[in-house]
Amino acid sequence: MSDIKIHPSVDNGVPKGRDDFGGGKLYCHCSDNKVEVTVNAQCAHNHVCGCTKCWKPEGALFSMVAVVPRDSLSVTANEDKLSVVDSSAAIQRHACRECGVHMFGRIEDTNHPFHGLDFIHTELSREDGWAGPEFAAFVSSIIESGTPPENMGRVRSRLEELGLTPYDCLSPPLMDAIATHVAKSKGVLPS
Ligand SMILES: N[C@@H](CCC(=O)N[C@@H](CS)C(=O)NCC(=O)O)C(=O)O
Ligand SMILES: [Zn+2]
Ligand SMILES: [Zn+2]
Repeated sequence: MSDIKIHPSVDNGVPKGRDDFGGGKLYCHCSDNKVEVTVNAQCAHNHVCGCTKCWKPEGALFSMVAVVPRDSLSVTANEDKLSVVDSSAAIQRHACRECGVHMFGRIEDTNHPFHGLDFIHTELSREDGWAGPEFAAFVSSIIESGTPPENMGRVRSRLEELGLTPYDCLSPPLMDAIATHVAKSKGVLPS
């Protein structure tokens, strides 16, 4: 087993998820009065993210983050414990003030390419069946959290070994989707 800890949900093998899975509940890490979020949909575009903004469990180099339709997600318990981590960020990350776990991320800017999608961490659910991560995003950004640059070769090799192709932004299909949205909003492509 590799000594590089990418994320506890992938270090022993990347989960595949189930096609018939329709969502579940997410819980924060508090021992009582947990924040509960209910999601009535399977997730999409699950991936590991190395950026400094996404919530990572203790000891992990990467976050694991996926999207669900915004209208499939609701806070069903202890919503009063949530607050937005950085209100100037495109993704408003709603975190539990007591345990620090990010329960969901929401984009309020209606012109943003990913408006309508909420970001979730499926490891906060007791259910299995969530679609597993497909790639690794913002890999170089782990240096910004203190990973020595000389370790990056080994990190990228481990990601390849797990089948999580490393990219330094998002995956090419998602980067293409963002660029298409920009081109359509500028009128250089038909909408
Ligand atoms: N290198 C930066 C990258 C941050 C970044 O751009 N994160 C991506 C992936 S989550 C993003 O879309 N951020 C938007 C946001 O945080 O609102 C960092 O690590 O802080
Ligand atoms: Zn909590
Ligand atoms: Zn991120």
